[in-house]
Amino acid sequence: MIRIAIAGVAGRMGKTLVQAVTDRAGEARVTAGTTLVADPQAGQDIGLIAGTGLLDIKASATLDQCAENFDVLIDFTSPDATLEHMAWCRQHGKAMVIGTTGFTADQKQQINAAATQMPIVFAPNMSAGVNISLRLLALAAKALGDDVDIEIIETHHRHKKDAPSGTALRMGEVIADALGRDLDEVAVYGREGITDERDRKTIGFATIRAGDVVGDHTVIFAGNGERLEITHKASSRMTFASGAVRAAIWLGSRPAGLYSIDDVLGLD
Ligand SMILES: NC(=O)C1=CN([C@@H]2O[C@H](COP(=O)(O)OP(=O)(O)OC[C@H]3O[C@@H](n4cnc5c(N)ncnc54)[C@H](OP(=O)(O)O)[C@@H]3O)[C@@H](O)[C@H]2O)C=CC1
Ligand SMILES: O=C(O)C1=N[C@H](C(=O)O)C[C@H](O)C1
Repeated sequence: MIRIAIAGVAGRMGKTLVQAVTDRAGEARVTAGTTLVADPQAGQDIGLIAGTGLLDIKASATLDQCAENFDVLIDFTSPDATLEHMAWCRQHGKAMVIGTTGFTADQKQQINAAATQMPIVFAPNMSAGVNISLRLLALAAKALGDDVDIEIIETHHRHKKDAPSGTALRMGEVIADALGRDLDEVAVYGREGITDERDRKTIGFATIRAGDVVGDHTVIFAGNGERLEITHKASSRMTFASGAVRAAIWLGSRPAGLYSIDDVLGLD
């Protein structure tokens, strides 16, 4: 039985994660959760916060308060909070599933470094569908090569804080790698004014923030006379949460290392 703590248990993903762990009763159990001290739900029962019914576990203000109670921390909070939690988990011998997005290149490097000393699953999107779509994107990019213009469009709810989404950026990296391009050199983030004709090697990103959209990603490969579009649409946060819980159960007592959802799904 894996004992799971959920960081940011009062957040959109935090609440969904409590439900997702409950759905895997027998393999995993929520045994701790944290909120910020200032959160109106601080100190309340995490089952009541999540709407799953009483769990008899109070939300902690710090990981120190629940240090003895869990094996794996699932973290969907903010980049700064996740890095603090990671430092704590490294010191205390805990594994981590990191779903937070919006990290800088330097922060991602810090995660790589920490994973030499602790087991981490890190993915900007925990859904099986998105991770399978990454394979399709690499295949399409390799096959179509420089004959097509590539654009990535993502749509999310009005509350999302980072742009482009972590998933869109990962899609861009996978496509750039497949084409032997460096994403930092070819990415174009939005266009305005007199932009001149499209540079054929660029990879464009467009971001839409609207309403309660859970998460849509479309990649367009547009050539002369035809256009291929690969789209993934999430209709419930449960797809991300159940992927994260599956990752936490899989991570169990694995050795230190940086793992992906491909590893969890056994795709490599
Ligand atoms: N990998 C994936 O599959 C997915 C990734 N995400 C990513 O997950 C992250 C969270 O998304 P979402 O749930 O929508 O956002 P929310 O803002 O709803 O949730 C984040 C929660 O974390 C809390 N929090 C922030 N800092 C701390 C801390 N130090 N300790 C405890 N709690 C803290 C926030 O509190 P407060 O509101 O008071 O600041 C908030 O309740 C984002 O980066 C998002 O992009 C989202 C969905 C899927
Ligand atoms: O913030 C969200 O909601 C989501 N964030 C992730 C991202 O940035 O890619 C994954 C998902 O699309 C939902």
